[in-house]
Amino acid sequence: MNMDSKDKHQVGKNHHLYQAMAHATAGIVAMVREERNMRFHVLAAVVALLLGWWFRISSNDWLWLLLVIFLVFAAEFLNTVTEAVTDVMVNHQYNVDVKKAKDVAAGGVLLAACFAVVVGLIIFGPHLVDLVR
Ligand SMILES: Nc1ncnc2c1ncn2[C@@H]1O[C@H](COP(=O)(O)OP(=O)(O)OP(=O)(O)O)[C@@H](O)[C@H]1O
Repeated sequence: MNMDSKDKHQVGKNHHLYQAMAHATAGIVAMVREERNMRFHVLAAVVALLLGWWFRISSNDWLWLLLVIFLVFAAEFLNTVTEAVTDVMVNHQYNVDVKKAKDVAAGGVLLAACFAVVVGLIIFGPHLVDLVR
């Protein structure tokens, strides 16, 4: 992951809240810019949010929807961290432990995405059935 910022040579701790926020924001921007899967998750989240608005879902449903959206995002962020750290550790050479770490991280994203699909079906399924009736 290439996270250019004006502090790109910084290796120590952040000194101000502003600096910490700037680096955290750079991380989010880099995820969306550089990770194709993340862009897909964002698109899916936007579609789900628009459907929620269109079908006027309940507060309880909004909570579930927001929970699964952020769960998938968090899993994808951890997946990218795992890839970046392990790639540096083995300098892109084949390594069985790196394979396990990457496969497990990817499995976490898959599980979160499956959970999101199930929640989406429970929330939107009845609305979509009503729509086609
Ligand atoms: N250094 C490595 N050593 C062993 N196996 C590796 C290594 N790098 C990648 N792999 C294998 O290749 C798979 C895909 O690798 P990686 O996650 O880096 O690529 P990717 O397809 O770009 O992932 P994503 O789409 O999540 O960004 C891993 O799940 C793992 O099985």
